Amino acid sequence: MIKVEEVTKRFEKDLVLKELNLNINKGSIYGLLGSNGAGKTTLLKIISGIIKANSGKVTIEDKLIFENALLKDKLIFIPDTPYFFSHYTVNQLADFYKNTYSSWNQNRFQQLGKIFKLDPRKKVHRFSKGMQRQVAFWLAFSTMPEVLILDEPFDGLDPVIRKKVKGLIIQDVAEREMTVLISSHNLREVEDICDYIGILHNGGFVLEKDLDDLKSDVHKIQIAFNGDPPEKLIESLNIVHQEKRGSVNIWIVKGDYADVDQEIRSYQPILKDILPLTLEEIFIYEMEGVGYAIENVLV
Ligand SMILES: Nc1ncnc2c1ncn2[C@@H]1O[C@H](COP(=O)(O)OP(=O)(O)OP(=O)(O)O)[C@@H](O)[C@H]1O
Repeated sequence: MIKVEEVTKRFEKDLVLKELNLNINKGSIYGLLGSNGAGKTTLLKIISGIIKANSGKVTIEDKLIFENALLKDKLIFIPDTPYFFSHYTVNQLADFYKNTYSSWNQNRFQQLGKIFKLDPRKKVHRFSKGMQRQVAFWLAFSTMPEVLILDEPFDGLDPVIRKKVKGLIIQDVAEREMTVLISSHNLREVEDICDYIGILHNGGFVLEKDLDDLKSDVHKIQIAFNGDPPEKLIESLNIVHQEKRGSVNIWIVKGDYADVDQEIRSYQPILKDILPLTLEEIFIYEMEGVGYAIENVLV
């Protein structure tokens, strides 16, 4: 559905994206993670056709996005600071969107009014930051987009509204196969709704994987032996991070759960716990692996 091929972007001398490739399937929710300055917003703007790559191409359903009004009619990008004609009321903005997006759905706009519970006669600049973000979602969902691109979407939303917005995203993905790309530092929210994850660092992907595969391929192991852990066991496992707390060793191990479990059992530890990792933990050790040190954050 969305295809990024060999995209390179420079700002003057700074190389921000380096021959980047990315595929996002129709009807999926893709979570774009990465360190500050990794190039996430730049990538979202290129995919939305707002800025142009220096080289490479971005297509949506095999059509180039840049300066393609027909494609942009089906795509909504909500930036980290939503942009409005702030002296417009929500109703006036709705009229503007109605005239701009061919798939505008007035009935949905009215239905969503019951969910967001904001006065549509009020000027946008009179709303709080979080309420303005709600307006952005209200208008975006009313255009029935085929592609929804979100930069830090949950910033400033209270937990109740977050849950509602996530529910609306999931509903549109399930019912209309909307495709969603989300850039966020809020890993718990991303973990909740995304089915695919990409971690961007210094303009390139450190990791890109189906979230379920990612989680089933990496484990946090708490393990203790009478004395030091056997060297042979350490050598046989793919340990990507290790630390010691008292007599308990904490290892982050990559590999198939059953294989790892069997290998460990054969050395008869006095304590063994194999736990799945949260996305936050996966993110931290992957970033550590590329030299982005965050120490002692695994709890
Ligand atoms: N218009 C611009 N002109 C010059 N440099 C820019 C411009 N926009 C972004 N950059 C630079 O490109 C790099 C990537 O910025 P970008 O905003 O894409 O990162 P990000 O991953 O979204 O970061 P964050 O997580 O902090 O929001 C940064 O070094 C930034 O300074």
